[in-house]
Amino acid sequence: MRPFLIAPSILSADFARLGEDVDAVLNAGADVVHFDVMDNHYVPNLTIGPMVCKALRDYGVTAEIDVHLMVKPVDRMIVDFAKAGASIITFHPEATEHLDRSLQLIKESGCKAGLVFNPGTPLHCLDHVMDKLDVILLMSVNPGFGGQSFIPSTLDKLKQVKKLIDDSGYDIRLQVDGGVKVDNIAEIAAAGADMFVAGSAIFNKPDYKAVIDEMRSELAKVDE
Ligand SMILES: O=C(CO)[C@@H](O)[C@H](O)COP(=O)(O)O
Ligand SMILES: [Fe+2]
Repeated sequence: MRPFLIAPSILSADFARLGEDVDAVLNAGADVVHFDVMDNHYVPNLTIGPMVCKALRDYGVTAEIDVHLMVKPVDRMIVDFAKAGASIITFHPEATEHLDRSLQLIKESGCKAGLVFNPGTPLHCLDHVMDKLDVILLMSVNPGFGGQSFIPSTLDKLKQVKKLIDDSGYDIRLQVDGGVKVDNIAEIAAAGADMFVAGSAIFNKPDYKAVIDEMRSELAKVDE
């Protein structure tokens, strides 16, 4: 079993002092920076683009940057984010006309690739692309906003995807995003997730280290 990874979503960070806030959360023990990109088209919100990713790299952030694309179409943003320093790029299957081509583009750009499934999106498009995936991300809220509540049916979906990954034999991370908190992270891990995105649960608290430590001690209770 791979080590659990905690990936704070900077959607809930202080955008006016983003570099400092990202440094603070990494110094508090976060593993990966989750970077939410919204286009007011695929989702009803508008956030940040490749220039901000590059700015974080120029500021000195060396941790993996996990770019969650909630944009349509995706291909141009894949290329731009790879150039801007992204480490992982994930996108929603509904947002591209050519799933396999978009995944190949991510790999050719030197990044890890992932697909994201909304709560109501079926999983069948995984059938033919498992060999191209480094990450499968299950949304546990509908995408577009931080601070929403975890949708409980995600737990069953996680179990289903965990089995698909185990049966495939590929080394694929199972990420969950939306409403992840100290009090539900253990249950989510027990269902199969190994990478946890949490925005409001971390950034809305004054002591990031205290929250991340509490998350890790909850995770330590889970049988891997
Ligand atoms: O992709 C998204 C929302 O679309 C997320 O990454 C959120 O930013 C998670 O926020 P919390 O639910 O943890 O506050
Ligand atoms: Fe996200």
